Amino acid sequence: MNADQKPARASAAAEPIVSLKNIDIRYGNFHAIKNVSLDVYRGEVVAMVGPSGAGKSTLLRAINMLETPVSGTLKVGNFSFTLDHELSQKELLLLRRSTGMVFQQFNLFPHMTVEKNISLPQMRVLGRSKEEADKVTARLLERVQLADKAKSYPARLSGGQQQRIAIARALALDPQVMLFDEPTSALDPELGLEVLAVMRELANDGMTMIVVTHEIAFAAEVADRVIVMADGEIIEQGTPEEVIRNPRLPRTQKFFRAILDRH
Ligand SMILES: Nc1ncnc2c1ncn2[C@@H]1O[C@H](COP(=O)(O)OP(=O)(O)OP(=O)(O)O)[C@@H](O)[C@H]1O
Repeated sequence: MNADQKPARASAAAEPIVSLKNIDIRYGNFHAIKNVSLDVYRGEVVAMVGPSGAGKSTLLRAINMLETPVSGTLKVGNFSFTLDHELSQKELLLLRRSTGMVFQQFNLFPHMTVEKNISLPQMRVLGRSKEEADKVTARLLERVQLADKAKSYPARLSGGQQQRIAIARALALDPQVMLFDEPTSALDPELGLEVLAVMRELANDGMTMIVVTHEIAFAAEVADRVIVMADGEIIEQGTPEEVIRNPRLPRTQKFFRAILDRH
């Protein structure tokens, strides 16, 4: 990617837009996330990689409280929560409005047209009129190059198209940060490329993005920072150059070598 296409990365002195402090998640006796802290800055693209079961999805889902951390503090945009109490519905709504989530399985509403899938949440969550919402939807469908599918139902679309609609739906709520949980894992490689192209464009437009991915090429080309997780902890992080090309820890070296050997 052409480095000068991307807005300058926020300096370390700037306020993080997402800040996790001492996040701890347990499932019974199993310690899934161990006291993890992470700051993400406006316009930054962070790729989270690591072996299966490392806790990547769990940590990502903690950012919008789809997973409930046992303890820690969480800040997204202007909202800051100390997780020593159950969040109220109002707090959860504020948090979820600030984060756009894209899942591995696209989770579109099957009984609604593409247009309605994107417009309805805007009307329900943001209180936009149908006219306003449809205008935003039309703009976003252009952006993901699916304007001709507005009246189609999800089942008539390819997986790659459905995932691009899911991205448009998340963007429609004007999130401060986009969270992607292995967005191409359920897709054939060529359909995955369509989705990665849309994500690359979003990154170039300056969207703050946290992406759990097995697509090391995407992490290498698009991410500003690569985070390696293992056993519920961040074990190494840095630029793609540092982490992917010159990993410090033997464990990280082994992880990337295994991936490179597969290709
Ligand atoms: N609801 C749950 N109940 C019990 N254990 C869970 C639950 N959710 C996740 N885990 C466990 O927490 C660990 C981390 O899971 P997670 O899905 O975050 O890993 P991951 O790094 O995203 O893996 P993958 O790359 O395979 O998706 C795993 O051992 C998983 O089995």
